[in-house]
Amino acid sequence: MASLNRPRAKIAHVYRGTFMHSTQDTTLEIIEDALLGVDTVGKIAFIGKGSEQDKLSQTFRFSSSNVTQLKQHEFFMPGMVDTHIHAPQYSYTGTAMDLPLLQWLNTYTFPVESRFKDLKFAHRVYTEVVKRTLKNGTTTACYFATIHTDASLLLGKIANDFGQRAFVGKVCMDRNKSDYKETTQECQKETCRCVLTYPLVKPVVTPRFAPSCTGDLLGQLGAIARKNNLHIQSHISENVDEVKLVKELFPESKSYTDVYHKYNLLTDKTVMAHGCHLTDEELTLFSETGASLSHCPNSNISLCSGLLNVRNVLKHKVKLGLGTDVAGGYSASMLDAVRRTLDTSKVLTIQNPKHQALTFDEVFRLATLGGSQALFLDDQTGNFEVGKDFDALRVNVAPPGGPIDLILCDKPKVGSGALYKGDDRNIVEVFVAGRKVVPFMEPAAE
Ligand SMILES: Nc1nc2[nH]cnc2c(=O)[nH]1
Ligand SMILES: [Zn+2]
Repeated sequence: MASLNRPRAKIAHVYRGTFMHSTQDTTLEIIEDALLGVDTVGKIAFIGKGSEQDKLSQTFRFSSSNVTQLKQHEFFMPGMVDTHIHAPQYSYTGTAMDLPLLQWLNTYTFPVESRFKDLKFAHRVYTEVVKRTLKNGTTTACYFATIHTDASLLLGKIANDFGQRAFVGKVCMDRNKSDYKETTQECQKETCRCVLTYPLVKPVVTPRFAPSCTGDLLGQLGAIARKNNLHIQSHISENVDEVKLVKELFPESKSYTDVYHKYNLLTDKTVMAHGCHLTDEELTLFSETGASLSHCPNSNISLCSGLLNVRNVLKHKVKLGLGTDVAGGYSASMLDAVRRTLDTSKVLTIQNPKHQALTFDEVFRLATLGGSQALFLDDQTGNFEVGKDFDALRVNVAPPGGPIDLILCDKPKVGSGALYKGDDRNIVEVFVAGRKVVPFMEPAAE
């Protein structure tokens, strides 16, 4: 049991039962009959043994009658971190899966994103995507919005009102065949206007990807991020035609990664989606700059983009989290991202038996602690270490009417069964920074 050596905030909640999480040293730690205390500012004040409840209640001054005991077949796990999701694209998820990336963007994505000038439409879609992801256990989401600043600010407000931890990126593009773009100057001015100062919701500088940005714009965005110490997100090496196009558009750069590096867009607060076709040399540059990757396996398969070799990324010591990449990916659930990550890794083993497939425990870590590391948030969230915010899912493996029939119940495997077979019916409560956000507290009407 550990506690922080600082004046203690009062204990607001204590939970007793099974806790599963990952640490730096252990891919999956299952702590049976644990006792975890959350203070009034939503931080984990202690985690100890249930058998030490009397001692802990004296040290931390809580009453035993205030302890919430988990039911049989319930456990707590850290909230999941979706490191890459397009909030506006939630509106057409699963309906446009028949084209490769560049055609898919022109045919489906840009026309739909253009509609987010309409704040009423934006409000409807953004409310649905925040609720859907929260219900499915996404306690932190790194969102792309659209080029529209007011709608992007609205997404930030909605995430804040529902209590989701989030990054929101006003998308920048000054190069496109259609009218869905801004001038370089507008991109710069509007990025500076997209200020979000909620406790849990922050802005992220968002060049869409190199093909839709001029070098001028990339340079200006790199400078804004550096000056204001902001996060950065974009896409990289998702599809071979895209990589070819970047070579044509930026002939002076050694590689796709080099384009972003040249404009100061690769930092330890950068997350780049995909990276399926990165070379080892490029991965080394990621590792040296501390930039991270978001692996979005559903999207990579759905758009026939490629298969990311996560084992090789990890071998290069590049931080990596998982993403749904809605609507390139057709599921907004991080449970789906976990399963597709495992499937993709096994496909690589089928193709090359020497490839060492990822284990369930490793992928559990990527969906939780890995995501928080990729977003430079691991001092705040990602597992149940003392001092971090309590971002957690209360999972019931077998709720009445749920999707799982418990037959052979081997306790240590219960968690993997729930993540493989479960859905939002199994996620009975969701907490962000100690506050219960699912079941929803509807925000006050305007
Ligand atoms: N999957 C995906 N890749 C992109 N590359 C540039 N924009 C996008 C997008 O919206 N989705
Ligand atoms: Zn994307």
